[in-house]
Amino acid sequence: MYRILVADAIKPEGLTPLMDSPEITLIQKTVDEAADELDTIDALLVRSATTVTEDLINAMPKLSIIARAGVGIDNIDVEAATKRGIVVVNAPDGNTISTAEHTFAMMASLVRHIPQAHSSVKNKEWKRSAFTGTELNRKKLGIVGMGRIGGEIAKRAQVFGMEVLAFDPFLTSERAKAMNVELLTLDKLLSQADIITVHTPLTNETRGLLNIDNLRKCKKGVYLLNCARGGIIDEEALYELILEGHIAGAAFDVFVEEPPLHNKLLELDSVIVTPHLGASTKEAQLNVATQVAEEVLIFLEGKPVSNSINLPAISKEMFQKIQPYYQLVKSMGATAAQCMKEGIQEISVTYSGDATSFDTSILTKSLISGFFKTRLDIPVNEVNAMLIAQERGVTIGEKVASDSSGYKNYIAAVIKGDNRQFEIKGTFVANYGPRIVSINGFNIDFNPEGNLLYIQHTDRPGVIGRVGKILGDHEVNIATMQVGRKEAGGEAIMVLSFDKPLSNEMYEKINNLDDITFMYRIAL
Ligand SMILES: NC(=O)c1ccc[n+]([C@@H]2O[C@H](COP(=O)([O-])OP(=O)(O)OC[C@H]3O[C@@H](n4cnc5c(N)ncnc54)[C@H](O)[C@@H]3O)[C@@H](O)[C@H]2O)c1
Ligand SMILES: O=C(O)[C@H](O)COP(=O)(O)O
Repeated sequence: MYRILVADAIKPEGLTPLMDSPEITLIQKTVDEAADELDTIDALLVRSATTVTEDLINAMPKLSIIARAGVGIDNIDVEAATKRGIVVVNAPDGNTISTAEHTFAMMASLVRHIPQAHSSVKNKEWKRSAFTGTELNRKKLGIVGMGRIGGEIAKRAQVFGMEVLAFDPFLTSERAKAMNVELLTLDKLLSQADIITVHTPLTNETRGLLNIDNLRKCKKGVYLLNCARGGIIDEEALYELILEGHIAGAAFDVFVEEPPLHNKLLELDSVIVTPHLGASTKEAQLNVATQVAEEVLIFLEGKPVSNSINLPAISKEMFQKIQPYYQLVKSMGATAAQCMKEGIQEISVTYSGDATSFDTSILTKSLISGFFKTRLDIPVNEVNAMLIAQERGVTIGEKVASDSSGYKNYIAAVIKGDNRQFEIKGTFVANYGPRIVSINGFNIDFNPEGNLLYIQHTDRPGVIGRVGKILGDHEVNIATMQVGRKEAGGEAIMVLSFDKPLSNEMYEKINNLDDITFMYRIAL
């Protein structure tokens, strides 16, 4: 049974898949209202109103996923979530059109003074010349941040006869050409645009991107819009330059402080504002609620999500391809960890055959999480696996090889420890399942599952029989047994599986036999 806290106003119709699940209880309360039950919460759903701090995350020990019903994740401490192995997902395109349309409505309102004229008429005035506006036609629109929303605004602006200038360090010139926009440096955009609108996320790089110095580079009489995040345009600097007459006016949907109770921009007639309404349409709210509900459901079913902020994106089709290898690599990591009781320096994974036909980084993360999960008593998964390795100074390598040793797919991991290295190789056989096919150069073939005993011994008649006799005498049932060796009379291995974990007594008895070099219990 999972308990999901819906902490902000998320459209109930979109949450139907969660409401319909008998495995899920939805709790629709703010974080404060739910203070007494935070320790029972498995998943948290928010919009921008709830700030998900490290303290809040730590107050929810069972939390495994945070879903943002919208785009911006600046209200979520993603780093703290990642450290805890909590997946963060958002709904990246559900509100794109609504926000683009809102920005466009704000731009038209700004240059035609519609809010001011509206209030004036409602006050029984009729001041036509006071509200003379400016056409959008043939004006240069500067878009800072040419992503999903920026791109939709560009299309609409072109239909209105505007020339579009763009600044986005991640936009290629080919893409800019395809969008029919002129890709410029920020300085050039600022000096040429008649109207500037920002559509970047709020990050350390974009906070104050349009500060006093940059705003002074704008043409006199420029209009500015911020329907992205409060703080990308410096509010104090804008206030000053509007008073100076350098900037003609501004339209803001978002503010550094929301609601903007102490914001001087609100005192200016030439500034028009809305209360963070970009995504507030029936359509966008249904889209984002549905998207996050589906993601949370998929995640709770143990499948990889598509729109994770702290995991590589995987489509449903890609998941079908990757799924067979998922458990294989996790158990390879866990097997290696239980056969190496020493500090490690490096884990390198090589993929070959069919296992190279997709982005393997998620598999490497899965292998590493399988490794560290058995060693640490903190939650370890694909989200924080790399971070955990990095914090422990373990180097991670990933490569592709053309030789798949005759298997259709083949994954090999080498773990370098302080004193020795451990090599494990596996494959997935259709209609059969995951198989470990080699350990430390010994060919073998076993299903990496359940309670296993790995024994390395001298290849001599009677060893297998003596192991079997001890177990038989104590009525321990051997479920499966696989043996492997490199050469007759040399070193050999056996891997046994049991229905129950092997007791310490049994382990000691077998370990004391002659000819046993070393052995490990493995729980998978
Ligand atoms: N007002 C609202 O209600 C509302 C609604 C949706 C989104 N938003 C905000 O709009 C932002 C953009 O949304 P999107 O869906 O278009 O995101 P997106 O990721 O598709 O686009 C963001 C673009 O910004 C660019 N960028 C990043 N850093 C930059 C920098 N330093 N300078 C210039 N460009 C930079 C990226 O390359 C990307 O192309 C969101 O992060 C969110 O904060 C606001
Ligand atoms: O980032 C977003 O998606 C928007 O800012 C919308 O935020 P909201 O969900 O609080 O309306």
